[in-house]
Amino acid sequence: MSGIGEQTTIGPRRSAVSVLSDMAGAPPADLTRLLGGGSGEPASLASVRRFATGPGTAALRFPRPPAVDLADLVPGVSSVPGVSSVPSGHDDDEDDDAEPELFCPGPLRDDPALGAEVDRRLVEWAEQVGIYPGRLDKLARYGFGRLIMLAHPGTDDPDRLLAATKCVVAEWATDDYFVDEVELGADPRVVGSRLAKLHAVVDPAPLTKRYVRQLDEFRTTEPLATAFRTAMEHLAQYTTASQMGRFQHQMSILFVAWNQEADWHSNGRTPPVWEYLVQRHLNSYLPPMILVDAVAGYHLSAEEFYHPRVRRAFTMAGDANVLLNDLHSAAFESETDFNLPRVIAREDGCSHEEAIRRTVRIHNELMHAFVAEAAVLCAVGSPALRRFFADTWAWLGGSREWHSTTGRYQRTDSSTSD
Ligand SMILES: CC(C)=CCC/C(C)=C(\C)COP(=O)(O)OP(=O)(O)O
Repeated sequence: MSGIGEQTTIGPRRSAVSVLSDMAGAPPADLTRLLGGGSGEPASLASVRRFATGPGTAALRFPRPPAVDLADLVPGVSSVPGVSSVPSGHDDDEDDDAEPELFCPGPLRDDPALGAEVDRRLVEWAEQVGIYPGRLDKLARYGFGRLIMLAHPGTDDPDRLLAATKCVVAEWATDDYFVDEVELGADPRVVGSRLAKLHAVVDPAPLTKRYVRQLDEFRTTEPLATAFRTAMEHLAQYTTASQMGRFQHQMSILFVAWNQEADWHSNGRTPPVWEYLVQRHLNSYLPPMILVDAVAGYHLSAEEFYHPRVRRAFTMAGDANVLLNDLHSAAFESETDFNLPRVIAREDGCSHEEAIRRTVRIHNELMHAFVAEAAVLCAVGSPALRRFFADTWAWLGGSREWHSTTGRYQRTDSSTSD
């Protein structure tokens, strides 16, 4: 196992597929093992020092244990002496000759039968609400229930997993039918108005008497609206008000990102890399990841969840993991779709293979920064916060496994991901 920040140079350059499937250098799936100290002091303090070196965390220095309370951490600026709260700004071109390994764990739990049961119930629900019409076989092959089983090892209750799966599938279906897939009806010219109406379902709009009937009709006749409404009703059985509120907030952010993407399509514009990264930050894996505590059956307080340092760390994990999605799906997306390797190749004028390497490095920088920040925050936060970061890490590992096995990103004889 390579430690955080290590980059291994191995033989001839590998394809994206082999970089993604090579688990030899993967860190442990259990965050507490990764952060574990062993020198007699609290593990998290030892790990804070351990993770104070290496690419992505080079600016971290801990002259003494960070005897601080989470409440004392200044938003955006580290109050731990010598700790930068900003990623190191590692230059992509620095190690052009090094072959980067993907710094991401594997799954903490894989229970295929449980995943299959969630998928069975999911397809039943999808048929009832009317999403993926005529494509339920494909929906089953995508294995979104398996994704959620892999990503939430904290529970083996199929109903809890199903609630989260319905939400992620409502998101994916919106992405497919409203944003990405022209042959499924996506049209950038109407993305804004379609999403705005959907948003009025995700965060219910209380219209006045004269107009409420029309919104109600949309809520019950538009399959994506029905999907979100019923998914969130199910989710509400397992969330506190603040957990549901943060989910709705994250959905609003996702809707902003989808509008930005439609703007690029409408205007025939490929964004510069930094703008693409801003979009992928808004269009990250946070909507499903934000449920890790709710699905596992505990509650991270709003005070800790919304602390800017916690939000920043959690966000880096969600941003990194969606770049993993780009690495897997790039080969299955239409020529007009956007993904980080494609945007990098265009801006830097490099080969696709080099763009893959640069994408892996950006992914790794975010992951290293996440681990370094999680180590600090675990040392000063509550047990629930430590659990939340461990569950976030487990989510990343489950997601890695799903991406490399789902039918959505596997080429069969005659098909792509459609
Ligand atoms: C569907 C979902 C989990 C919403 C948040 C982020 C998101 C839209 C994705 C991860 C899907 O991204 P993308 O459109 O690149 O996915 P595909 O490659 O089309 O599966």
